[in-house]
Amino acid sequence: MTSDPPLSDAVESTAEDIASMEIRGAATIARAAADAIAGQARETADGTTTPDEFDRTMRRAGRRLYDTRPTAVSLPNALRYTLGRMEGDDVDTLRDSVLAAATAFTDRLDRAQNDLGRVGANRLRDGDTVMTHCHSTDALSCVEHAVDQGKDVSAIVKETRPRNQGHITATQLRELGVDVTLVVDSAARRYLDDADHVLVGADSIAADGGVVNKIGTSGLAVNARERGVPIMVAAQTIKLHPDTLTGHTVEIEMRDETEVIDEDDRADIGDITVENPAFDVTPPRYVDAIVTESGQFPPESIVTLMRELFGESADRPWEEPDATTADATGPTA
Ligand SMILES: O=C(COP(=O)(O)O)[C@H](O)[C@H](O)COP(=O)(O)O
Repeated sequence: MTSDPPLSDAVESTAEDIASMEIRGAATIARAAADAIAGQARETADGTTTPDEFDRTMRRAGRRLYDTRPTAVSLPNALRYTLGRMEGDDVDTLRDSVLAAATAFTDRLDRAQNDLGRVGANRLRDGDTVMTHCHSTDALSCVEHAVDQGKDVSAIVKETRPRNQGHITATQLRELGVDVTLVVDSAARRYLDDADHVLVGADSIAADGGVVNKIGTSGLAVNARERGVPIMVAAQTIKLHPDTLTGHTVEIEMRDETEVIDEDDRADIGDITVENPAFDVTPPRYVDAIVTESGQFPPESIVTLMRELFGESADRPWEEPDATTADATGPTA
């Protein structure tokens, strides 16, 4: 039996960069995955490949990307869009269908982020202060549109340990001319009195309206509710998790403990357990609005949009055609 040919550099390097978080954030991961699938399609259609081999290689590329990080559903949704539109009887037609789908997908990403930004900006008033957590391009789009509308917006930016994505948010908000106050995560409750909105993104949204986002989002939302500060989630519809329509839960990624404590410090402390969950689930009752490119929704009604977009179940085109339905279950917060 001959072994499978290596996957393209585009797929291998993208998969490594997603796993190591060189490429991170749900929308950015989705775009990189679609580009990598296009790169694989170009490389595989080299004139010697049969249609069956092309199909098999593309699915293998999808699996390689799928296996990198489990929580952001934008990644499998990017694979659904690009591989799900692969069609044709010859290799050139198959390749062209994948390339067209990858281009359409990335165009949709740009449009969706722009459209949801306009919706989110309508919730922000002149003089408002937002509190952010992690780094979300969807959330930043809302601020950018508000600034473009001439509104003066300030931000309290949570650092977001252990990876400090708050530093990226602070940099990009400064580029927009927004006044930024950076705070450590544990100071959030103290500064909520100065905030008019909590504004976060999402990695996945479940059918019940639960929002899966960077670890610490749920605690922030509970504190914000107690303080009466509305919680707005900016999330384009590729963040809707279709497997949750059929009762599956969203797997929460556990990352390496060295992100939390270096090996020397850990050795000094002695025998301890270190846990490093990357995401948590904010129950829908703590979310005031989910802002998408199709308008804003109370979390409880997001399921209607999810059914419209995905039907009752979602394909898994990165799997072998005869594979039985794999599960998307795993530990949930
Ligand atoms: O939780 C994170 C990123 O986590 P990580 O840094 O672990 O990838 C972001 O809030 C969402 O992915 C949304 O981002 P966007 O709006 O850009 O899709």
